[in-house]
Amino acid sequence: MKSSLKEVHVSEAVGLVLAHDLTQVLPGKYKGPLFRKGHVVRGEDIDDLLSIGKEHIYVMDLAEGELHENDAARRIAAAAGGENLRMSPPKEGKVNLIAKRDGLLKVEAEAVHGVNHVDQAVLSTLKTDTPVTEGQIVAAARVIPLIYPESRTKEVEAVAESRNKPLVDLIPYRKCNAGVVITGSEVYHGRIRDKFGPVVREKVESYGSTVMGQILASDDKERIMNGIRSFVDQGADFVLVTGGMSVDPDDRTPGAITALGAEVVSYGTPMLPGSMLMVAYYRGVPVLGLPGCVIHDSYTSFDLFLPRILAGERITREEIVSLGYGGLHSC
Ligand SMILES: Nc1nc2c(c(=O)[nH]1)N[C@H]1C(S)=C(S)[C@@H](COP(=O)(O)OP(=O)(O)OC[C@H]3O[C@@H](n4cnc5c(N)ncnc54)[C@H](O)[C@@H]3O)O[C@H]1N2
Ligand code: MOO
Repeated sequence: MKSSLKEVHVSEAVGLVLAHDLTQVLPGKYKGPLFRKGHVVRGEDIDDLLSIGKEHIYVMDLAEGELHENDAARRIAAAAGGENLRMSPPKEGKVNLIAKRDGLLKVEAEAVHGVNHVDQAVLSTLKTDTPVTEGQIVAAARVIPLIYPESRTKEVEAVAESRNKPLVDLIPYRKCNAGVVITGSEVYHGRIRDKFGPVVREKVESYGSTVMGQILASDDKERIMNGIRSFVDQGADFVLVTGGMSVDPDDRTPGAITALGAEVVSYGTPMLPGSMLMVAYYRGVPVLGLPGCVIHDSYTSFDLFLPRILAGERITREEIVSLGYGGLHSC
């Protein structure tokens, strides 16, 4: 059998079955299906069909080896998505992949390019390492024509199968305990009130983790070292050390982290704000030196690294180096 796609004038369409969703756009108010695939056209629908510019509808018979756009989109989404994502029902030929829980999104960019190389297949995703929340749409699949050759859907599936991991998935966050060392003699001696602690606590807790304790340290290398050491001894999953990250003689944080013998991945991150941030590992535990900008800038390099650490990923020098390209957010 050969597929047939017959055009029928709406005035003769009463009783016929719609072959695909028909979209209405009311600027600023609504964009979505006015009628869904499978709807049986009634006499009273004709004016509505004409009002969205449909003088004809399709009546469709699929041949062997052909897929309706909805089924092709479902197959692409199923091939791409991992176990922590679910599929939406098709709407206007599009199937979304939706986060089942909060986590760090992982996207195999090269494989996504591979899917989009298949003629008229579309897989559109958020960028890898985006923190996502339960219910968030992280990717969408569709095909361009209404009838799509199954052979091309199989090409997409072959791209996905050639990888040993899903093209799109998320890593759920661990429940971590964070130690916080607030540096700065002005805070330690009570000259000003601590503003750093509440900011980092809110960020840590927003991912479902806990601040196990917060201590104040004057601008003294030994005190800062003791603070970090004691949190690691108590089993902290990571330690945040705030302030004292720049070039003044009283900025002791990088020196303290280094003097502990921590492995310093980088002092300096080519992203603004957050360029003075330090990433280190002390006895395998991540230690971040957070610059003053984290107090007042809502998005800094800290917001990039925190979800990575909570997902259990190790931050490498190569990644940090690559953050400069596109890393100018504000300064
Ligand atoms: N000459 C240079 N100046 C600065 C540089 C530089 O490279 N050369 N870098 C700038 C960047 S970027 C940043 S970010 C800040 C980083 O500063 P620090 O991490 O050293 O921050 P502090 O000097 O400790 O404090 C800055 C400011 O914030 C107040 N502060 C610090 N901690 C607290 C706290 N817990 N609660 C309330 N307020 C706090 C502190 O009193 C200072 O007023 O350096 C730029 N400058
Ligand atoms: O560490 Mo700073 O943020 O670049 O202002």
